[in-house]
Amino acid sequence: MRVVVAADNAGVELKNAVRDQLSADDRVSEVIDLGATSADDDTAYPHFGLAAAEKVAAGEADRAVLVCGTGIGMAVSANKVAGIRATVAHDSYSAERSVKSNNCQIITFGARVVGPELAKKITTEWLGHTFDPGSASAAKVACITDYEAREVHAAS
Ligand SMILES: O=C[C@H](O)[C@H](O)COP(=O)(O)O
Repeated sequence: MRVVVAADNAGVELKNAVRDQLSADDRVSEVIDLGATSADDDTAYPHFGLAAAEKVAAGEADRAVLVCGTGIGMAVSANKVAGIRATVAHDSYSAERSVKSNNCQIITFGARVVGPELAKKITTEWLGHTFDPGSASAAKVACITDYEAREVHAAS
């Protein structure tokens, strides 16, 4: 699995902790760090969130973990990219259901909300969850993707 990580200056430290753990995980073939590299970088969170989501949408990565102060801005930004389903997930159950119910490719954390040990534990568990396209949840997710396909088509 190829995983993108990115953060704004509020999330860079937590992003680095998650990145280092992902790099040591045998299930992860590649970790793509889009920055920020330093808390001195004041590039706004949407730039990182959109770039990471575009990588996933383009098939250049399978999943992403994004970090900002709350996780909210990263989730809102990533969800603007066609084909992306992203959510804040500060607890184990939500992270699991984001994959199994919603087929989310991206989870986000708020560095001002969750500590590094919990974020790393959630990330490790999250890697092990997969969406079942034969599950009852699939038709529900299809409502979202069908709507999106119609909107993208109408706009072109
Ligand atoms: O959702 C946004 C993030 O929490 C960001 O790190 C901080 O944004 P703000 O400076 O606009 O509060």
